[in-house]
Amino acid sequence: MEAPTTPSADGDGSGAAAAAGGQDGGWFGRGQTGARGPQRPGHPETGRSAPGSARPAQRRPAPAAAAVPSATELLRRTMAEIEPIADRVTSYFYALLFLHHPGLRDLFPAAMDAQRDRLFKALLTAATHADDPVTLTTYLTHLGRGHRKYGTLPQHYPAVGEALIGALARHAPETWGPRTEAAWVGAYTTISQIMIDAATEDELRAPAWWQAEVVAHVMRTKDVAVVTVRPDGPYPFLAGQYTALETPWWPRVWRHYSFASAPRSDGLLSFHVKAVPAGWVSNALVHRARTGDVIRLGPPTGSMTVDHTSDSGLLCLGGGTGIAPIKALVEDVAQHGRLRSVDVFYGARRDHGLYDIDTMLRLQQSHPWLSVHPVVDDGPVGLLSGGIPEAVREFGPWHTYDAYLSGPPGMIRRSVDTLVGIGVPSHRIRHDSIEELVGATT
Ligand SMILES: NC(=O)C1=CN([C@@H]2O[C@H](COP(=O)(O)OP(=O)(O)OC[C@H]3O[C@@H](n4cnc5c(N)ncnc54)[C@H](O)[C@@H]3O)[C@@H](O)[C@H]2O)C=CC1
Repeated sequence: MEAPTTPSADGDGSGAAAAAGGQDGGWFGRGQTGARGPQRPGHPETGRSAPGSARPAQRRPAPAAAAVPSATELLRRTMAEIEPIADRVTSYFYALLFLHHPGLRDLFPAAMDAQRDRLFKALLTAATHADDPVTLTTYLTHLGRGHRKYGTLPQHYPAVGEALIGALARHAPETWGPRTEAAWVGAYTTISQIMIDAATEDELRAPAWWQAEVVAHVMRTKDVAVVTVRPDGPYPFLAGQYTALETPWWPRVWRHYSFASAPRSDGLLSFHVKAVPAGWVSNALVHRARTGDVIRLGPPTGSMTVDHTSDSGLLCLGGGTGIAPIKALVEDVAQHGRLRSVDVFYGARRDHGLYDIDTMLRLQQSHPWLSVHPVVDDGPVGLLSGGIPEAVREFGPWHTYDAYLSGPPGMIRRSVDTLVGIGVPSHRIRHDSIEELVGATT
């Protein structure tokens, strides 16, 4: 299992059931920790008051349909109840997991810090899509594959399910009851089965991880390095995707980085890494890694890729090291040789933060279809200033373009709002999961 990462990405997972799917009720083994909470007066599972309640049920004729909430509705009610105390529930979930299954502790990093809640969050994310099989399957397939690198095995899933149910039952007393528990067991059985199937299928065609030797390490600013590695085997990926990296100095701590180039004939991969305060992986990659060091790579993932059957223009916004996948996308368009207009807005807080501007301007010189617009927050004369979303507004119209957004979560959120506000249909706007980005910077 793992110490997942984020939603769109590798979260984490868990699961159990596989083995269990459909089993006859016994698949949580000893668990079911406290799953049965007492029914309360006016309990939302039934809409009826319990005997002795101050509000006798007979006074309120229950509308037949409303009295039986769907499983999805029961899941939603639990999540609404735990939302304000999510931290406490998360801590309890891991405490239960490690208390009852101490052997699983080794699958997680020594210090769980920011990663602590990823597994739990991923489970809840999956449950929120319980009534959307396509989204659920896509998300969990990715999650199941991504979990292979953590050493997750099918037999780990029941333990996670047990802890999940135990944590929810304890912290959602207002909404918990037998039907809610059954809804969660059903959801988790589905979740874990999809993840296990995806992992099993993936085993037939790809390793759980790749080792990769650092072959170049170039500092671009005092805290940004371009790290180039050679994987120990074929590593198929698409421009615009990202992967998880683990360094030898922080075992089991994985962080996401986008590929900074389209696939190359020599098989090398590059990443732009910025060392951030308290960033274990980023500081190790920037300040400690040297040529010859060997890191581990998870599988490629992400859907911020180019549809080469379309001739639509590309509007690309890259903030800070978010320029990395944008550069890969530009190279990808160039390799496919279709004439389509590409506009890149490359933003930094100050002009020296545009560490890859020379590369981008060289690409612009080679490709007449490419326009690069440098944007600096308080820009010197001659550069766009005031922020990426503001700069984008000054150009356009963009409503026929496909938009690709890469950078800090705040930039992505504001850029999405701006683009939608100026008429870009939301289905044309692509970016990696913001939740995943939030956890990616360390
Ligand atoms: N696939 C992706 O989306 C990738 C995302 N990243 C993320 O990009 C970030 C890069 O960090 P830094 O270089 O330190 O970026 P930064 O904090 O220096 O900001 C870079 C640019 O984004 C803009 N920006 C930042 N916050 C904003 C907000 N709230 N609203 C509007 N614009 C905003 C800044 O004005 C600047 O132009 C990291 O969070 C990293 O995880 C990096 C690589 C790939």
